[in-house]
Amino acid sequence: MALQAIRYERGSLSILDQLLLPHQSIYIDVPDVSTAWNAIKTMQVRGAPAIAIVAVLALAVELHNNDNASQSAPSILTEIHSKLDYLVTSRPTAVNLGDAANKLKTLTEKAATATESATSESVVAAFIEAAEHMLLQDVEDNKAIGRHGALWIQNAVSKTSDIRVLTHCNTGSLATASYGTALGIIRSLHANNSLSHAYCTETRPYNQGSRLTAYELVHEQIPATLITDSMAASLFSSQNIAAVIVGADRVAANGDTANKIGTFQLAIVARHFGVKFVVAAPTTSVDLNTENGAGIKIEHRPGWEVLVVSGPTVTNNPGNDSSNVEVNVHDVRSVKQAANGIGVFNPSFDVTPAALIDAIVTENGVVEKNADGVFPMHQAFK
Ligand SMILES: CSC[C@H]1O[C@H](OP(=O)(O)O)[C@H](O)[C@@H]1O
Repeated sequence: MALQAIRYERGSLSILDQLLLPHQSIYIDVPDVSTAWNAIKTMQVRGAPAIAIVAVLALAVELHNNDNASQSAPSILTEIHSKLDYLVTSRPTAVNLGDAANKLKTLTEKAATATESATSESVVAAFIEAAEHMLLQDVEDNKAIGRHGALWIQNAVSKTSDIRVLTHCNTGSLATASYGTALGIIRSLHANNSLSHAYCTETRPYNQGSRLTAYELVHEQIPATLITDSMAASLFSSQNIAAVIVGADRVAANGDTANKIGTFQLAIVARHFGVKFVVAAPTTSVDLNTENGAGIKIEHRPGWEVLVVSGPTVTNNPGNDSSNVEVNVHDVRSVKQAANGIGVFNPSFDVTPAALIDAIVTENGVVEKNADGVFPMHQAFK
């Protein structure tokens, strides 16, 4: 069964606490907007599409369970808009939540003003239906990204088998409504019997690659190997890697792409070795209002995330096979690794220049550079 980060039915939302994975699968209730804001901020839920969906569904649940009947349509409209604005402040770099908020503001504005008979209940109903549709649409979009991306890579490297890829960050079922973006392409390559091996990086913050991506690859029985973020050049020089496939938190109008910290250096290394560099993202991650990467706000996280690691203790000595150890989930400890007094630089994201990207894969298809070496983003995403 596929991993499910988000469980929703009308009036009820729970999320898999991603800070506890891979050792514990515990769902937490998200009954309201403030719980959602905290879950997003603390990374209990993460991944640009998943963040957006959890945020809007939390508001849908709150609205469904509150008694709004006595409110006027303009009053509930103001409340919805201000709660959306608040949710958008949780994390700044990914555009998906802002995009979802803008779409829902427009939709509820129309619902509140379209007819004189509009009520708070009709506005709330329109909001809930649209938020629920976003959950379903994301799954379809990811499957389409998977199909388009797998085909593009097969054509680009003229191979339909024995394809090896590297992915960075966490872009699978846990980061989306289901299936995944970059991991969705890997899933499609695997389903087509085209994939021989997937490599994943550890990826800061919180080593989401080794905790979440690795967990999903093992769960899906996709042949996979973990590397540290500093091993990419070594990997490329020793293995025949066809492509690096990454997700995106925001793709600017020129194709510059903000994604998890370390993506930029992977793109540089990939270019050195002639390895294809593929960005996979739904159109909700494309931000035509931001001209280029310089306009993307990069989130910086607390320094202690670099200084300290936390996790369950292990109770046996792994010997030579360190991939499986007994884990004591009831004894979670934090360990300080770095020297006291050292400063920390901890941006969560970086921006990969469009020049280093070969293809941008969305649910609508693959965008490649034109003869001038430019991604025709405005044409592709009118
Ligand atoms: C399909 S996930 C896109 C994107 O979201 C991740 O960010 P975070 O885990 O910090 O929320 C990551 O950068 C992924 O590539």
